[in-house]
Amino acid sequence: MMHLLKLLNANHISYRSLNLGIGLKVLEELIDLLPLLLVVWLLSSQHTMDSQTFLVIVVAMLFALILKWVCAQAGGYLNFTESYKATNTLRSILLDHLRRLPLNLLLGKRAGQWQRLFTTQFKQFEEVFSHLLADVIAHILCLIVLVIIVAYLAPILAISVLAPLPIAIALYYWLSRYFTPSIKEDSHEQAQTSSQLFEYIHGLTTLKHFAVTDLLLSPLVNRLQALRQSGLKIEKTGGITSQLPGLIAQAGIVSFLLASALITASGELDLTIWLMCALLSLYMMQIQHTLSMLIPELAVLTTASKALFDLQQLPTQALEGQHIEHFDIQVQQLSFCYAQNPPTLHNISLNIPKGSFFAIVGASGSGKSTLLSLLAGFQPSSSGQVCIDNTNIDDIGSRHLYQNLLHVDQHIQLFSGSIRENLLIADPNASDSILMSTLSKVGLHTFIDSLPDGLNHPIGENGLFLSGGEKQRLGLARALLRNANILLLDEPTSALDQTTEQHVLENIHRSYEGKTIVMIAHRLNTIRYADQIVLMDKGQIIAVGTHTELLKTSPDYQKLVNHSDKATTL
Ligand SMILES: Nc1ncnc2c1ncn2[C@@H]1O[C@H](COP(=O)(O)OP(=O)(O)OP(=O)(O)O)[C@@H](O)[C@H]1O
Repeated sequence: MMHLLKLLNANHISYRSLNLGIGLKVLEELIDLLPLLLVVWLLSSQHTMDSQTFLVIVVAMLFALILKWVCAQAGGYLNFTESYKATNTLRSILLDHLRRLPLNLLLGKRAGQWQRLFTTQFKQFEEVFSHLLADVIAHILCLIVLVIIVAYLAPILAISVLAPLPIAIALYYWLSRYFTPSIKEDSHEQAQTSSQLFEYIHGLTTLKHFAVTDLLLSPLVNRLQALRQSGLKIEKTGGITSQLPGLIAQAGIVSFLLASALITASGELDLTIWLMCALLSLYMMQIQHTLSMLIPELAVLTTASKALFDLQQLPTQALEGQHIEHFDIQVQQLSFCYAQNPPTLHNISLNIPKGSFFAIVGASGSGKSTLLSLLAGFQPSSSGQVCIDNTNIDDIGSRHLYQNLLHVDQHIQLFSGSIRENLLIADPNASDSILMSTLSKVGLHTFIDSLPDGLNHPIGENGLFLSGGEKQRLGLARALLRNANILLLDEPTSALDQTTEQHVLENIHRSYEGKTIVMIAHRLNTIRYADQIVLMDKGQIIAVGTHTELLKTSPDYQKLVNHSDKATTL
């Protein structure tokens, strides 16, 4: 509950209307007590029952029924609409928060965990307000009203009926020590299962090609088994946590009878009062039973609030920050480790002047992509810093940063929609003629011309209907349209044939004349004319120079060139 309130307060979500909804729900439950209270009143006043009294009762009951219906409708409406509104507001805030997360935190969770967070756990957050919270509060208040009436009629009987309640509450808290971890375990299992299911479905094509479809199936079946176990555990611990305290609380009726026997023995018990207290106590038992079911359910649903709260506590990159005007990059004694792994980058220092073309080369696994992702500000460094225009990259607001810096890698992310829609991400105002001339720079114009719907052609989820090369060229066309001040390219032409690659890269260099380009390349012929080539090995820079300089001074570079030339000839 603490996290739920913190979440609402931190996001300035008003719960005034929710309170009104809860108030109406309480009124609805209190009206349910009316027949009982009426009987108690009749008994206590020893009113003579005639047809006129019955008529008054009928009218009162009818009025109560109408009031109950109004409260149920208005309360339900307020609770539903307000909880949906609060959930929507929170979802938008957290989605906005998501885009500010550094990439390492974003990728730190698997797809299924994000999916569960934004669907199931949001639904649970919503249900707390739309159903459960109002029910719990209404039942607790009804219980308090009944206790007050019994205490007024016969204080000792009120104490006796409530006597087992502290034991029931203490037991509930003790059992929660087992129940709460099982809720978390089940939630974790559910998220892991969704992630594994995603991976299984996405990987099925590859597995079919290798005729090993059972490879991911058995871990998935094991995961489902674990999910079943955690489901059973939550049922078991949840069942005990709700039933045992509920049962103990209901022993209140036994202590009530015991106290009645003791009082009767001293001859002080009025039968009418006893009858009224017994009626009210029976109703109290029923309420306690309902509460014993609702409270553990509330505990399950409120764990979602903790997950949402934890998401909001993750550190974000500021959207707005310092403005930069010059687009030179300074890397100062930069080191980086992935989680608990040994360092991937060690003590890297590099100056990339504005308007220069730098290439990064090196053996596979030497840390080139990691370095580029740090230059793009996708993850914070472990030590040292990346600066642009002498401003730490973390201090440049991400909006301003990504208006000026573009990172393109070989895995182009496309969205289901048309070619035009995918291109307009880079420049929403680009006209069709600009789009077509950009597409011609990546050699896609003839392909688009051949399509019956041209730029409106749908490309499927993540470019499913396009070839690998077409996807890459569409991604590069977006880069050309964007014309950012700093362009970071991580093997952006790996799926292109050499002629297309040369054509595309020439156009990129022409369009990005005077802009800063840093490019990772395996085919060295694409970077021979770079202003500086940075050679990396095992997370360190081992040589920097032009192609001609490195050929003379770096045996490692010579080796790399020989390998690359052989590969190109082949
Ligand atoms: N997300 C990650 N978590 C943990 N380790 C990673 C992660 N990404 C990369 N690594 C490790 O960091 C090291 C450097 O990887 P990186 O991708 O930067 O190398 P690279 O030089 O770009 O390789 P390639 O030329 O094959 O793309 C590798 O040993 C890799 O296994």
